Amino acid sequence: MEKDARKDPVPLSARTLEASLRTGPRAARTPAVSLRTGPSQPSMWDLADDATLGTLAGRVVRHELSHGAWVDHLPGWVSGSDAVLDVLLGDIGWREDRRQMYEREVAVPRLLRWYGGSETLPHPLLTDAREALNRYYGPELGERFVSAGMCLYRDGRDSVAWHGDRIGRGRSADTMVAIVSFGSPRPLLLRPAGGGQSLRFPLGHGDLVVMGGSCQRTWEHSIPKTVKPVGPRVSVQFRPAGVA
Ligand SMILES: O=C(O)CCC(=O)C(=O)O
Ligand SMILES: [Fe+2]
Repeated sequence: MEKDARKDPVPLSARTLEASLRTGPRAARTPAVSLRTGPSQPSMWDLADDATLGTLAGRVVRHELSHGAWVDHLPGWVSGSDAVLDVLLGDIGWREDRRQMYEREVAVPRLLRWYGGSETLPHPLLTDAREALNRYYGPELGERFVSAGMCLYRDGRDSVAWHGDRIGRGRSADTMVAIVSFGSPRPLLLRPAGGGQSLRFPLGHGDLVVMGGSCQRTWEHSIPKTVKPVGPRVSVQFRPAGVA
């Protein structure tokens, strides 16, 4: 998977990020998005920030897959997601990873930002989301979600290839990866490891999906590229310590 071949990530300034979202070769298919480039100023937008979480109990639907893998899905878990997306599309330290592909070093087609457990998340709703996930899944998971890995898919050309999250304990033990999606809808595809018929979970603005059981070992997931004119999407992935 892409993560195995990571080079040192290249930090992006707000100006570069804005340019990569609004101008350059991607512009033809990328709707303009507004980016906060300076320090946060209180604004009407902030006053209107009423992002809230719905309840999980009784609303999350579990899909049992083969080999002890499962996927939980709750569309519309977050309401008022625009305020969260606005922050996530700002200058939060997005980086471009590079990886070796045969003779060439190429940019990984999405931007990344990793928050360890001790770093404050960029929007309080995300801290609340991790807490709510810990309350709901704690008894089954037996540990806490700690890190928040974030991916920014700038447009339909950004993607992630088939992989399992198998760096660390996901390689050998059951675990969970909880994803909250913001921005343009993109489908998360899942297929049995090594190939097979794929399942499709549409991930829209404010939706929750949780991959659990043996999912990272016995199944693979991907976000395919699309030629449809889609805007940016940010995926926030909560994982326990030692899972990546
Ligand atoms: O974009 C997503 O929701 C999935 C990202 C993913 O699978 C990963 O970063 O490991
Ligand atoms: Fe993944």
